[in-house]
Amino acid sequence: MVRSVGILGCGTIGTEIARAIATETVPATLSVVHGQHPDRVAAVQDQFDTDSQPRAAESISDLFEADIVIEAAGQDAVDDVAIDALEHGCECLLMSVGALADAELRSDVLEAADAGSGRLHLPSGAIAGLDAIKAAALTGELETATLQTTKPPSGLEGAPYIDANDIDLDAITEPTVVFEGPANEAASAFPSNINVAMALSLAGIGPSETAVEIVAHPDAETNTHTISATGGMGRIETTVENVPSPTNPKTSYLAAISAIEKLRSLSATVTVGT
Ligand SMILES: NC(=O)C1=CN([C@@H]2O[C@H](COP(=O)(O)OP(=O)(O)OC[C@H]3O[C@@H](n4cnc5c(N)ncnc54)[C@H](OP(=O)(O)O)[C@@H]3O)[C@@H](O)[C@H]2O)C=CC1
Ligand SMILES: O=C([O-])CC(=O)C(=O)O
Repeated sequence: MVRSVGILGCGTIGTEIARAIATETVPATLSVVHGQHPDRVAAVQDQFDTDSQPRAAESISDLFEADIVIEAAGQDAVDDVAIDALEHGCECLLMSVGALADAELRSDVLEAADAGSGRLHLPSGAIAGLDAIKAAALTGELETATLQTTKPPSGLEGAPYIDANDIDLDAITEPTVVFEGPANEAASAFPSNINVAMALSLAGIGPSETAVEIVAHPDAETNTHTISATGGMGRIETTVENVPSPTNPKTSYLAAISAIEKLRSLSATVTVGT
């Protein structure tokens, strides 16, 4: 059955997901989109033939007519969409996983997923290795998990932690650790940069036990994420050197295609990997 999709956020990731639907990379229809700028909404609509263009939603609640609601708008939007979508029985795919660093919101969203007929999907996004992390965590084998993220200084611009600590990104001339701490602090300190830390936490040993280090590297051309984990299963280490998206260098291209693959897998009859 071809299912309908609603997208919240017509930026880099939302537009890429829409393109995957328009080009039939994913067997779904895009029925409705919601964005803040009419021109970005129109750019998403224009990827489709006139007779199959998604409707521009007037409010977030219009998205709940779709079978699957995708948030690609930012952490602030998660509270506005996730619980209501799940309570309407929609499947809900969140890109801004870091919003779940807020323990109360996390508990409410997980409760809504448990209580309703909808399911919650948190894709791997810009990191690799959550298949192994999940397997190790399930059996209680996983003991430590850390994420080291390296981005060009420009990829960290505007992060609340950078501004609050008066870190001058332009003055960085060598690789510099700008943040060290648990994933739940990292997610709100860098809301547009380190959502992946919350995905790692929720697959693994939890947000306060997952250690995060963020490095600003003046010569970096990629957004690099290294997961290191140890436990009774052995040692896991994965590194992804991500190509930044041309339209938003904070966001790695892999994040968008990870969501697209997750969307495809929702209607797949065969799945490969954990
Ligand atoms: N899990 C992962 O691996 C990753 C997750 N992310 C998360 O995904 C989010 C989206 O990434 P990306 O597409 O690159 O970001 P962009 O900034 O390119 O796009 C976000 C879009 O959402 C719009 N928007 C923001 N708030 C709302 C709202 N309340 N209602 C409707 N539209 C809204 C913005 O509009 P406007 O421009 O007008 O503000 C913008 O067009 C990021 O903010 C981040 O939280 C990002 C990268 C990796
Ligand atoms: O795209 C990336 O490299 C990771 C990212 O921005 C995030 O997790 O928010």
